[in-house]
Amino acid sequence: MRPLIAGNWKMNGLTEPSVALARAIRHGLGDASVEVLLCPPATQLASVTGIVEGSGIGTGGQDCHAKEQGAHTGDISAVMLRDAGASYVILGHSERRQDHGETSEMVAAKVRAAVKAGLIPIVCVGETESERASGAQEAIVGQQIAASLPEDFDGVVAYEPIWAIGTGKVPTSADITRMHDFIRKELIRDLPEGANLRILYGGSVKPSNAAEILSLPEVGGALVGGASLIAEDFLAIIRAV
Ligand SMILES: O=C[C@H](O)COP(=O)(O)O
Repeated sequence: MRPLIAGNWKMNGLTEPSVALARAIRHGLGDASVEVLLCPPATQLASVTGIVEGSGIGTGGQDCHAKEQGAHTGDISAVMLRDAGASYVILGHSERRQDHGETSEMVAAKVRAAVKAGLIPIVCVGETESERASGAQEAIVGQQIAASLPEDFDGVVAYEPIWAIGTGKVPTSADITRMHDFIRKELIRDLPEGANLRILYGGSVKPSNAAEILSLPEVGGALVGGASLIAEDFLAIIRAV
């Protein structure tokens, strides 16, 4: 499987800068040997999808509701994301788990909705700084995987240590490898043969560290936050694969 480099724009992107960023990435990409995904805010999803159409670059949502439709003011369903052109959706990001009280059970319901709508879920897991300091990282990530993913999960998992997100701190290559191995072993026993499992790393991925992180055999790509908002940086990360 090709590595996946996904840009999570988070809550950034008015119309003009979003259009400019998507165009710059499209035009700067060339023949990428990796799969590239842009996850803009929902308000920009349809227009960014239109800009990258035909380029091989995909688009994704940053969250979805577990239901298809109904009286859920302010929410967006997986079907709506699909309708706006998305092929992926990020689920269970720590910013949603922490800021919106999302539990792994809620994430699991969203994963089911996403798959039903034809989207590939990118499910985020990761430990806090104190959980790592106490050596509990595998227990925490193991619990998140067990409760967030269905037994036959065949999508993407993103390992994002919470303490590495937007901080400039990055785990050592040995720690990333150990955790990715652990996640693969947790998942593999329930996966059908030939499953499309990819495990991404996320957390302060930059042009300066991308080559080292992405050269680790266990790492199937990256979920990039801040650096995905600067076209040259995001393109440099893609080229580092
Ligand atoms: O979804 C992306 C991650 O939260 C990483 O964000 P960051 O690259 O700004 O650390």
